[in-house]
Amino acid sequence: MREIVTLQIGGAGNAIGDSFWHVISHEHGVDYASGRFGGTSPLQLERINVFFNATASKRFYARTILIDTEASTIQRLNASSQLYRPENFVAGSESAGNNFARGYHTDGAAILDQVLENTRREVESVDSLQGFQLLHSIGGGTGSGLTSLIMEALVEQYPDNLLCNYVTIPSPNMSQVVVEPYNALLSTPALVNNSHLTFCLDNEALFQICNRNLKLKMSGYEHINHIVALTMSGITTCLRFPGQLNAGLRKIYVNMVPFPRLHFLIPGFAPLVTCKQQQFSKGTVSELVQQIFYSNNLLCAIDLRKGKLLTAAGIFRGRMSPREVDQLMTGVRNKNINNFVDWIPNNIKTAICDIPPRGLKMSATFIGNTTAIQTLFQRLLDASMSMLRRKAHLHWYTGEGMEEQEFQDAQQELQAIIDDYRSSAEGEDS
Ligand SMILES: COc1ccc(-c2[nH]nc3c2-c2cc(OC)c(OC)c(OC)c2CC3)cc1
Repeated sequence: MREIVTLQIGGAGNAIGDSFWHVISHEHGVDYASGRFGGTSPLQLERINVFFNATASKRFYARTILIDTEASTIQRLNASSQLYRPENFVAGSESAGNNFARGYHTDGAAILDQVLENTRREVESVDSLQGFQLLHSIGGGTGSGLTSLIMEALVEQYPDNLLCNYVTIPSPNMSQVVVEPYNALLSTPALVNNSHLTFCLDNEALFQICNRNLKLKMSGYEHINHIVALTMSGITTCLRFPGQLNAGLRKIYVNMVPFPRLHFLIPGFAPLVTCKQQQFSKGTVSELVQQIFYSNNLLCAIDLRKGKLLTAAGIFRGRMSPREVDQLMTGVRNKNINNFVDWIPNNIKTAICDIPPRGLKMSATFIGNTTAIQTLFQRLLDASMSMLRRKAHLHWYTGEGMEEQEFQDAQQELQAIIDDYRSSAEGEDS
Protein backbone atom coordinates (compact mmCIF):
# COMPACT_ATOMS: atom_id res chain seq x y z
CA MET A 1 0.00 0.00 0.00
CA ARG A 2 1.40 3.50 -0.73
CA GLU A 3 1.21 5.15 2.66
CA ILE A 4 1.46 8.89 3.43
CA VAL A 5 2.69 10.35 6.74
CA THR A 6 1.10 13.66 7.69
CA LEU A 7 2.82 16.34 9.74
CA GLN A 8 0.50 19.08 10.97
CA ILE A 9 2.56 21.99 12.24
CA GLY A 10 1.59 25.06 14.28
CA GLY A 11 -1.82 26.43 15.19
CA ALA A 12 -3.14 26.72 11.62
CA GLY A 13 -1.63 23.42 10.49
CA ASN A 14 -3.28 21.55 13.36
CA ALA A 15 -6.63 23.30 12.84
CA ILE A 16 -6.63 22.36 9.16
CA GLY A 17 -5.38 18.87 10.00
CA ASP A 18 -8.19 18.29 12.51
CA SER A 19 -10.79 19.42 9.95
CA PHE A 20 -9.19 17.14 7.32
CA TRP A 21 -9.31 14.12 9.67
CA HIS A 22 -12.93 14.93 10.57
CA VAL A 23 -13.91 14.92 6.89
CA ILE A 24 -11.98 11.88 5.67
CA SER A 25 -12.60 9.71 8.75
CA HIS A 26 -16.33 10.08 8.01
CA GLU A 27 -15.77 9.20 4.34
CA HIS A 28 -13.97 6.03 5.39
CA GLY A 29 -16.62 5.07 7.96
CA VAL A 30 -14.33 5.73 10.93
CA ASP A 31 -15.77 7.40 14.02
CA TYR A 32 -13.75 10.58 14.68
CA ALA A 33 -13.96 10.30 18.48
CA SER A 34 -13.23 6.58 18.92
CA GLY A 35 -11.44 5.51 15.73
CA ARG A 36 -13.86 2.58 15.41
CA PHE A 37 -14.89 1.48 11.92
CA GLY A 38 -18.64 1.56 11.31
CA GLY A 39 -18.64 1.82 7.55
CA THR A 40 -21.01 0.23 5.07
CA SER A 41 -18.80 -0.41 2.03
CA PRO A 42 -15.57 -2.35 1.40
CA LEU A 43 -14.49 0.61 -0.74
CA GLN A 44 -14.08 2.58 2.50
CA LEU A 45 -11.40 0.13 3.66
CA GLU A 46 -9.67 -0.72 0.38
CA ARG A 47 -7.19 2.17 0.53
CA ILE A 48 -7.75 3.40 4.09
CA ASN A 49 -4.11 2.59 4.87
CA VAL A 50 -2.93 5.50 2.73
CA PHE A 51 -3.73 7.90 5.58
CA PHE A 52 -4.70 5.67 8.54
CA ASN A 53 -3.07 2.90 10.59
CA ALA A 54 -5.11 -0.03 11.87
CA THR A 55 -4.64 -0.93 15.54
CA ALA A 56 -4.66 -4.38 17.15
CA SER A 57 -8.16 -3.68 18.48
CA LYS A 58 -9.52 -3.12 14.94
CA ARG A 59 -9.58 0.63 15.41
CA PHE A 60 -7.93 3.16 13.16
CA TYR A 61 -5.74 6.11 13.95
CA ALA A 62 -4.59 8.98 11.76
CA ARG A 63 -0.98 8.55 10.59
CA THR A 64 -0.10 12.10 11.65
CA ILE A 65 2.39 13.90 13.86
CA LEU A 66 0.82 16.83 15.69
CA ILE A 67 3.45 19.51 16.22
CA ASP A 68 3.44 22.91 17.88
CA THR A 69 5.92 25.03 19.81
CA GLU A 70 3.27 25.60 22.46
CA ALA A 71 1.06 22.86 23.82
CA SER A 72 -2.47 24.26 24.20
CA THR A 73 -3.81 23.74 20.65
CA ILE A 74 -2.68 20.14 20.33
CA GLN A 75 -3.62 19.28 23.92
CA ARG A 76 -7.23 20.11 22.98
CA LEU A 77 -7.00 17.67 20.04
CA ASN A 78 -5.54 14.95 22.27
CA ALA A 79 -8.59 15.31 24.50
CA SER A 80 -11.07 15.40 21.60
CA SER A 81 -10.31 12.20 19.73
CA GLN A 82 -8.74 8.73 19.91
CA LEU A 83 -7.94 9.17 16.24
CA TYR A 84 -4.61 10.69 17.31
CA ARG A 85 -1.89 8.47 18.73
CA PRO A 86 -0.81 9.99 22.08
CA GLU A 87 2.90 9.46 21.31
CA ASN A 88 2.52 11.53 18.13
CA PHE A 89 1.97 14.81 19.97
CA VAL A 90 5.11 16.94 19.97
CA ALA A 91 4.86 20.23 21.85
CA GLY A 92 7.48 22.76 22.84
CA SER A 93 7.49 24.78 26.00
CA GLU A 94 7.35 28.21 24.41
CA SER A 95 5.50 29.61 21.42
CA ALA A 96 7.56 30.70 18.42
CA GLY A 97 5.98 34.10 18.96
CA ASN A 98 4.96 34.67 15.33
CA ASN A 99 8.64 34.83 14.50
CA PHE A 100 10.23 32.67 11.77
CA ALA A 101 13.61 32.96 13.55
CA ARG A 102 12.25 31.39 16.74
CA GLY A 103 10.47 28.67 14.77
CA TYR A 104 13.62 27.84 12.80
CA HIS A 105 16.49 28.57 15.19
CA THR A 106 15.28 28.38 18.82
CA ASP A 107 11.84 27.23 19.99
CA GLY A 108 11.28 25.09 16.89
CA ALA A 109 14.78 23.66 16.77
CA ALA A 110 14.32 22.52 20.38
CA ILE A 111 11.67 19.94 19.34
CA LEU A 112 13.05 18.92 15.92
CA ASP A 113 14.58 15.65 17.19
CA GLN A 114 11.26 14.58 18.76
CA VAL A 115 9.46 15.39 15.51
CA LEU A 116 11.90 13.27 13.51
CA GLU A 117 11.81 10.37 16.00
CA ASN A 118 8.00 10.21 15.78
CA THR A 119 8.14 10.52 12.01
CA ARG A 120 10.71 7.72 11.82
CA ARG A 121 8.46 5.44 13.92
CA GLU A 122 5.50 6.02 11.58
CA VAL A 123 7.69 5.57 8.48
CA GLU A 124 9.05 2.27 9.80
CA SER A 125 5.55 0.97 10.50
CA VAL A 126 4.33 1.22 6.88
CA ASP A 127 4.82 -1.14 3.93
CA SER A 128 5.70 1.30 1.17
CA LEU A 129 5.91 5.00 2.00
CA GLN A 130 5.03 7.29 -0.87
CA GLY A 131 5.65 10.57 0.89
CA PHE A 132 4.71 13.20 3.41
CA GLN A 133 2.02 15.84 3.52
CA LEU A 134 2.79 18.90 5.62
CA LEU A 135 -0.08 21.12 6.78
CA HIS A 136 0.97 24.57 7.95
CA SER A 137 0.71 28.31 7.53
CA ILE A 138 3.61 30.55 6.49
CA GLY A 139 2.34 33.61 8.37
CA GLY A 140 3.15 32.36 11.87
CA GLY A 141 6.51 31.57 13.43
CA THR A 142 6.02 27.81 13.87
CA GLY A 143 4.29 27.19 10.52
CA SER A 144 6.99 29.13 8.68
CA GLY A 145 10.18 28.58 10.64
CA LEU A 146 9.79 25.10 12.14
CA THR A 147 8.24 23.75 8.92
CA SER A 148 11.24 25.04 6.93
CA LEU A 149 13.55 23.26 9.39
CA ILE A 150 11.52 20.02 9.24
CA MET A 151 11.46 20.06 5.44
CA GLU A 152 15.26 20.33 5.27
CA ALA A 153 15.53 17.30 7.60
CA LEU A 154 12.94 15.21 5.70
CA VAL A 155 14.60 15.87 2.35
CA GLU A 156 17.94 14.78 3.86
CA GLN A 157 16.61 11.67 5.66
CA TYR A 158 14.06 10.53 3.02
CA PRO A 159 15.53 11.72 -0.31
CA ASP A 160 13.38 9.34 -2.40
CA ASN A 161 10.04 10.43 -0.96
CA LEU A 162 7.81 13.33 -1.98
CA LEU A 163 6.92 16.33 0.17
CA CYS A 164 3.41 17.67 -0.44
CA ASN A 165 2.63 20.92 1.38
CA TYR A 166 -0.79 22.44 2.08
CA VAL A 167 0.12 26.02 2.93
CA THR A 168 -2.10 28.78 4.25
CA ILE A 169 -0.90 32.14 3.03
CA PRO A 170 -1.45 35.33 5.03
CA SER A 171 -3.79 38.00 3.73
CA PRO A 172 -3.66 41.74 4.47
CA ASN A 173 -7.42 41.62 5.15
CA MET A 174 -7.09 38.85 7.73
CA SER A 175 -3.73 39.77 9.16
CA GLN A 176 -3.25 38.83 12.76
CA VAL A 177 0.36 39.90 13.09
CA VAL A 178 2.22 42.69 11.29
CA VAL A 179 5.30 40.52 10.54
CA GLU A 180 3.35 37.82 8.65
CA PRO A 181 4.84 39.03 5.32
CA TYR A 182 8.37 38.51 6.73
CA ASN A 183 7.53 34.96 7.85
CA ALA A 184 5.99 34.18 4.45
CA LEU A 185 9.01 35.67 2.64
CA LEU A 186 11.46 33.63 4.75
CA SER A 187 9.46 30.45 4.01
CA THR A 188 10.03 30.84 0.26
CA PRO A 189 13.45 29.11 -0.04
CA ALA A 190 12.25 25.91 1.68
CA LEU A 191 9.02 25.79 -0.34
CA VAL A 192 10.79 26.43 -3.65
CA ASN A 193 13.71 24.06 -3.00
CA ASN A 194 12.33 21.29 -0.75
CA SER A 195 8.61 20.93 -1.51
CA HIS A 196 7.59 18.84 -4.53
CA LEU A 197 3.90 19.83 -4.52
CA THR A 198 2.72 23.01 -2.78
CA PHE A 199 -1.04 23.53 -2.61
CA CYS A 200 -1.58 27.24 -1.95
CA LEU A 201 -4.43 28.14 0.42
CA ASP A 202 -4.79 31.90 0.38
CA ASN A 203 -6.56 33.38 3.41
CA GLU A 204 -7.58 36.33 1.21
CA ALA A 205 -9.55 34.04 -1.11
CA LEU A 206 -10.89 31.91 1.74
CA PHE A 207 -12.13 35.04 3.51
CA GLN A 208 -13.87 36.20 0.29
CA ILE A 209 -15.46 32.76 -0.25
CA CYS A 210 -16.95 32.82 3.27
CA ASN A 211 -17.96 36.44 2.97
CA ARG A 212 -19.10 36.73 -0.66
CA ASN A 213 -20.02 33.19 -1.76
CA LEU A 214 -21.35 31.81 1.52
CA LYS A 215 -22.51 35.05 3.23
CA LEU A 216 -21.02 33.77 6.49
CA LYS A 217 -20.20 36.05 9.41
CA MET A 218 -16.52 35.45 10.03
CA SER A 219 -16.35 34.60 13.73
CA GLY A 220 -13.18 32.59 13.39
CA TYR A 221 -11.49 30.07 11.14
CA GLU A 222 -13.90 27.14 11.47
CA HIS A 223 -15.62 27.82 8.14
CA ILE A 224 -12.30 28.42 6.36
CA ASN A 225 -10.84 25.23 7.82
CA HIS A 226 -13.87 23.22 6.67
CA ILE A 227 -13.60 24.57 3.10
CA VAL A 228 -9.92 23.66 3.10
CA ALA A 229 -10.71 20.18 4.45
CA LEU A 230 -13.40 19.61 1.78
CA THR A 231 -10.90 20.65 -0.89
CA MET A 232 -8.14 18.45 0.55
CA SER A 233 -10.63 15.57 0.60
CA GLY A 234 -11.26 16.26 -3.11
CA ILE A 235 -7.56 16.45 -3.96
CA THR A 236 -6.83 13.16 -2.18
CA THR A 237 -9.92 11.30 -3.48
CA CYS A 238 -7.98 9.29 -6.08
CA LEU A 239 -5.38 8.41 -3.45
CA ARG A 240 -8.01 7.15 -1.00
CA PHE A 241 -10.56 5.36 -3.20
CA PRO A 242 -10.01 2.82 -6.00
CA GLY A 243 -10.54 4.15 -9.51
CA GLN A 244 -9.23 4.19 -13.09
CA LEU A 245 -6.05 5.99 -12.08
CA ASN A 246 -3.32 4.12 -10.31
CA ALA A 247 -3.03 7.12 -8.08
CA GLY A 248 -0.03 8.28 -6.15
CA LEU A 249 1.60 11.55 -5.20
CA ARG A 250 4.35 10.91 -7.74
CA LYS A 251 1.82 10.59 -10.58
CA ILE A 252 0.35 13.96 -9.66
CA TYR A 253 3.87 15.41 -9.47
CA VAL A 254 4.99 13.95 -12.82
CA ASN A 255 1.87 15.12 -14.64
CA MET A 256 1.13 18.45 -12.98
CA VAL A 257 4.67 19.89 -12.61
CA PRO A 258 6.50 20.57 -15.90
CA PHE A 259 9.63 21.97 -14.18
CA PRO A 260 10.65 21.15 -10.58
CA ARG A 261 10.43 24.75 -9.38
CA LEU A 262 6.97 25.35 -10.87
CA HIS A 263 5.10 23.19 -8.34
CA PHE A 264 2.79 25.76 -6.75
CA LEU A 265 -0.76 24.55 -7.32
CA ILE A 266 -4.02 26.42 -6.90
CA PRO A 267 -7.02 24.43 -5.66
CA GLY A 268 -10.65 25.19 -6.38
CA PHE A 269 -13.90 23.62 -5.20
CA ALA A 270 -17.54 23.53 -6.25
CA PRO A 271 -20.21 23.94 -5.11
CA LEU A 272 -19.35 26.88 -2.83
CA VAL A 273 -22.82 28.32 -2.39
CA THR A 274 -25.21 28.89 0.48
CA CYS A 275 -27.84 26.23 1.21
CA LYS A 276 -30.47 28.65 -0.14
CA GLN A 277 -28.56 29.15 -3.39
CA GLN A 278 -28.04 25.37 -3.62
CA GLN A 279 -31.85 24.97 -3.76
CA PHE A 280 -31.86 26.98 -6.99
CA SER A 281 -28.88 25.24 -8.54
CA LYS A 282 -29.52 22.89 -11.47
CA GLY A 283 -27.27 20.33 -9.80
CA THR A 284 -25.75 19.48 -13.18
CA VAL A 285 -22.24 18.46 -14.11
CA SER A 286 -22.16 21.39 -16.51
CA GLU A 287 -22.73 23.75 -13.59
CA LEU A 288 -19.88 22.16 -11.63
CA VAL A 289 -17.48 22.41 -14.58
CA GLN A 290 -18.33 26.09 -15.06
CA GLN A 291 -17.90 26.83 -11.33
CA ILE A 292 -14.48 25.24 -10.86
CA PHE A 293 -13.04 27.58 -13.47
CA TYR A 294 -14.56 30.68 -11.79
CA SER A 295 -11.95 32.68 -9.93
CA ASN A 296 -14.50 33.04 -7.09
CA ASN A 297 -14.24 29.28 -6.50
CA LEU A 298 -10.45 29.24 -6.29
CA LEU A 299 -8.74 29.03 -2.91
CA CYS A 300 -6.27 31.69 -4.07
CA ALA A 301 -7.12 35.33 -4.79
CA ILE A 302 -5.94 35.26 -8.38
CA ASP A 303 -7.60 35.62 -11.77
CA LEU A 304 -7.03 32.64 -14.07
CA ARG A 305 -7.57 34.94 -17.05
CA LYS A 306 -4.41 36.87 -16.11
CA GLY A 307 -2.21 33.87 -16.81
CA LYS A 308 -1.98 30.56 -18.60
CA LEU A 309 -2.64 27.11 -17.22
CA LEU A 310 0.45 24.91 -17.55
CA THR A 311 -1.59 21.93 -16.32
CA ALA A 312 -4.99 21.38 -14.72
CA ALA A 313 -6.83 18.54 -13.05
CA GLY A 314 -10.50 18.11 -12.21
CA ILE A 315 -11.71 15.54 -9.67
CA PHE A 316 -15.46 14.91 -9.89
CA ARG A 317 -17.35 13.04 -7.18
CA GLY A 318 -20.85 11.58 -7.33
CA ARG A 319 -22.91 9.64 -9.82
CA MET A 320 -22.36 11.22 -13.24
CA SER A 321 -21.52 10.35 -16.82
CA PRO A 322 -17.73 10.16 -17.35
CA ARG A 323 -18.32 10.87 -21.02
CA GLU A 324 -20.22 14.06 -20.20
CA VAL A 325 -17.51 15.20 -17.76
CA ASP A 326 -14.75 14.63 -20.31
CA GLN A 327 -16.70 16.43 -23.06
CA LEU A 328 -17.44 19.43 -20.82
CA MET A 329 -13.83 19.71 -19.56
CA THR A 330 -12.49 19.42 -23.11
CA GLY A 331 -15.03 22.05 -24.13
CA VAL A 332 -13.73 24.48 -21.50
CA ARG A 333 -10.18 23.95 -22.75
CA ASN A 334 -11.19 24.46 -26.39
CA LYS A 335 -13.20 27.61 -25.60
CA ASN A 336 -10.35 29.09 -23.51
CA ILE A 337 -7.40 27.77 -25.50
CA ASN A 338 -5.49 31.00 -24.98
CA ASN A 339 -5.57 30.43 -21.22
CA PHE A 340 -3.68 27.16 -21.63
CA VAL A 341 -0.03 26.98 -22.69
CA ASP A 342 0.29 25.46 -26.13
CA TRP A 343 3.59 23.72 -25.42
CA ILE A 344 2.09 21.04 -23.15
CA PRO A 345 -0.43 18.95 -25.12
CA ASN A 346 -3.23 17.19 -23.17
CA ASN A 347 -2.51 19.33 -20.14
CA ILE A 348 -5.92 18.84 -18.52
CA LYS A 349 -6.99 15.63 -16.82
CA THR A 350 -10.27 14.52 -15.29
CA ALA A 351 -10.91 11.85 -12.67
CA ILE A 352 -14.26 10.62 -11.37
CA CYS A 353 -15.15 8.89 -8.11
CA ASP A 354 -18.78 7.89 -7.65
CA ILE A 355 -18.60 8.41 -3.87
CA PRO A 356 -19.76 12.00 -3.21
CA PRO A 357 -18.55 14.02 -0.20
CA ARG A 358 -20.80 14.19 2.87
CA GLY A 359 -23.90 16.29 2.37
CA LEU A 360 -23.49 16.73 -1.39
CA LYS A 361 -24.83 14.73 -4.35
CA MET A 362 -21.83 15.75 -6.41
CA SER A 363 -18.78 17.96 -6.18
CA ALA A 364 -15.79 19.02 -8.23
CA THR A 365 -12.25 19.84 -7.08
CA PHE A 366 -9.91 21.78 -9.32
CA ILE A 367 -6.12 21.85 -9.25
CA GLY A 368 -4.43 24.42 -11.48
CA ASN A 369 -0.77 25.04 -12.14
CA THR A 370 -1.19 28.57 -13.53
CA THR A 371 1.27 31.34 -14.31
CA ALA A 372 -1.28 33.71 -12.75
CA ILE A 373 0.08 32.61 -9.38
CA GLN A 374 2.81 35.20 -9.86
CA THR A 375 0.28 37.86 -8.74
CA LEU A 376 -0.01 36.14 -5.37
CA PHE A 377 3.78 35.92 -5.01
CA GLN A 378 4.05 39.59 -6.04
CA ARG A 379 1.61 40.48 -3.24
CA LEU A 380 3.85 38.73 -0.72
CA LEU A 381 6.97 40.36 -2.15
CA ASP A 382 5.48 43.87 -2.09
CA ALA A 383 4.18 43.46 1.47
CA SER A 384 7.53 42.24 2.80
CA MET A 385 9.65 44.70 0.82
CA SER A 386 7.69 47.74 1.98
CA MET A 387 8.76 46.89 5.56
CA LEU A 388 12.25 45.65 4.67
CA ARG A 389 13.19 48.89 2.90
CA ARG A 390 12.72 50.63 6.22
CA LYS A 391 14.13 47.70 8.22
CA ALA A 392 10.83 47.81 10.17
CA HIS A 393 10.48 45.06 12.82
CA LEU A 394 13.77 43.53 11.64
CA HIS A 395 15.17 43.59 15.17
CA TRP A 396 12.78 40.81 16.23
CA TYR A 397 14.67 38.58 13.77
CA THR A 398 18.25 39.85 14.09
CA GLY A 399 17.78 39.61 17.86
CA GLU A 400 17.24 35.86 17.39
CA GLY A 401 20.49 35.52 15.42
CA MET A 402 19.26 36.06 11.84
CA GLU A 403 21.08 38.29 9.35
CA GLU A 404 19.47 40.87 7.07
CA GLN A 405 21.12 39.00 4.21
CA GLU A 406 18.73 36.08 4.77
CA PHE A 407 15.83 38.41 3.98
CA GLN A 408 17.55 39.62 0.80
CA ASP A 409 18.28 36.03 -0.26
CA ALA A 410 14.63 35.09 0.29
CA GLN A 411 13.55 38.16 -1.66
CA GLN A 412 15.69 37.04 -4.59
CA GLU A 413 14.18 33.52 -4.41
CA LEU A 414 10.67 34.97 -4.47
CA GLN A 415 11.49 37.31 -7.37
CA ALA A 416 13.06 34.38 -9.23
CA ILE A 417 9.94 32.20 -8.94
CA ILE A 418 7.83 35.12 -10.15
CA ASP A 419 10.14 35.47 -13.15
CA ASP A 420 10.07 31.71 -13.82
CA TYR A 421 6.27 31.64 -13.90
CA ARG A 422 6.20 34.78 -16.06
CA SER A 423 8.63 33.33 -18.62
CA SER A 424 6.78 29.99 -18.68
CA ALA A 425 3.66 31.89 -19.79
CA GLU A 426 5.68 33.22 -22.70
CA GLY A 427 6.81 29.73 -23.60
CA GLU A 428 10.47 30.12 -22.65
CA ASP A 429 12.26 27.28 -20.85
CA SER A 430 12.09 27.74 -17.12
C1 LIG B 1 -2.56 17.52 -16.14
O1 LIG B 1 -2.57 16.23 -16.69
C2 LIG B 1 -2.62 15.14 -15.86
C3 LIG B 1 -2.76 15.24 -14.47
C4 LIG B 1 -2.79 14.07 -13.70
C5 LIG B 1 -2.70 12.83 -14.31
C6 LIG B 1 -2.63 11.58 -13.55
N1 LIG B 1 -1.94 10.49 -14.02
N2 LIG B 1 -1.94 9.53 -13.06
C7 LIG B 1 -2.62 10.01 -12.02
C8 LIG B 1 -3.13 11.26 -12.31
C9 LIG B 1 -3.98 11.94 -11.37
C10 LIG B 1 -4.99 12.82 -11.74
C11 LIG B 1 -5.79 13.42 -10.76
O2 LIG B 1 -6.80 14.29 -11.04
C12 LIG B 1 -7.29 14.36 -12.37
C13 LIG B 1 -5.59 13.14 -9.43
O3 LIG B 1 -6.37 13.75 -8.45
C14 LIG B 1 -5.74 14.92 -7.90
C15 LIG B 1 -4.63 12.22 -9.06
O4 LIG B 1 -4.52 11.95 -7.74
C16 LIG B 1 -4.30 11.51 -6.84
C17 LIG B 1 -3.84 11.59 -10.01
C18 LIG B 1 -2.81 10.55 -9.62
C19 LIG B 1 -2.83 9.41 -10.64
C20 LIG B 1 -2.55 12.76 -15.70
C21 LIG B 1 -2.54 13.90 -16.46
